[in-house]
Amino acid sequence: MSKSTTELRAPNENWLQRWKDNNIGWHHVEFNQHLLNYWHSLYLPAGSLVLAPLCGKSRDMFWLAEQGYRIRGIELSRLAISQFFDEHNLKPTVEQHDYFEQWRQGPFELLCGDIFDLAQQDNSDIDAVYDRASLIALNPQQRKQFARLIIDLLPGHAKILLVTLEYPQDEMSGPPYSVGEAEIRELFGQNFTINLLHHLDLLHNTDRYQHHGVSQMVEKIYLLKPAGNPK
Ligand SMILES: C[S@@+](CC[C@H](N)C(=O)[O-])C[C@H]1O[C@@H](n2cnc3c(N)ncnc32)[C@H](O)[C@@H]1O
Repeated sequence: MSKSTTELRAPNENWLQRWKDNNIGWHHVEFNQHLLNYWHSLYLPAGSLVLAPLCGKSRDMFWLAEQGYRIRGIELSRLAISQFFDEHNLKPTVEQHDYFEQWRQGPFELLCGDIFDLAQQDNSDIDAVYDRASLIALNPQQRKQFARLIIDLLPGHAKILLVTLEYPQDEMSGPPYSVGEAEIRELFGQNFTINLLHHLDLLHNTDRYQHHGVSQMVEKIYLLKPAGNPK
């Protein structure tokens, strides 16, 4: 493995350890309110396939399935995936493929492995991406690689609903990282039109970041629509 690859993959161990320690403060039992409020702006027909990168055991996948969508989730931690199926009383089949272990049941296909190996398989069937706490979970170098991967693998019609956080990065170390609008435009702007749908001041409207010592914490929800430019 080259040095740069080693550096890129080092954070994986930390995530796996967080799952072992059940240190998963990002996981919410409630469905994400922004998903409920804004998913309709994608105008995605039921039956479409939604990619949930870095999916954890997000309950939002269950909500999407309830709306009639099929889900392809990618997650490093086998523990997270098995907990997702257990907690919804689902009995998946598990098959080992080249790069991923594939857990399937009904509308759910959860791939256990590294998102950066996703380029190794065909993903031309994806219709949309739901990114909550995925881009912002990655360090700056990984974010560039992640954006390139998503741009390359999505078919021309696919849209993205993206939930980010913005805060003064010097006041807290990530993850979650602060990812501002300028960076979103830099990462995706050539291939997508970027619409800010909503922003929410989390410090004054929730008690989630009161004790992190940050002076600002804003959640932003974007809709990314294909711009039709060549990749
Ligand atoms: C902050 S959590 C967010 C999970 C989920 N999106 C949610 O909203 O609950 C990030 C997740 O990404 C997973 N992860 C981190 N790096 C990954 C990678 N390179 N490939 C696949 N999964 C990864 C972690 O194990 C963790 O479950």
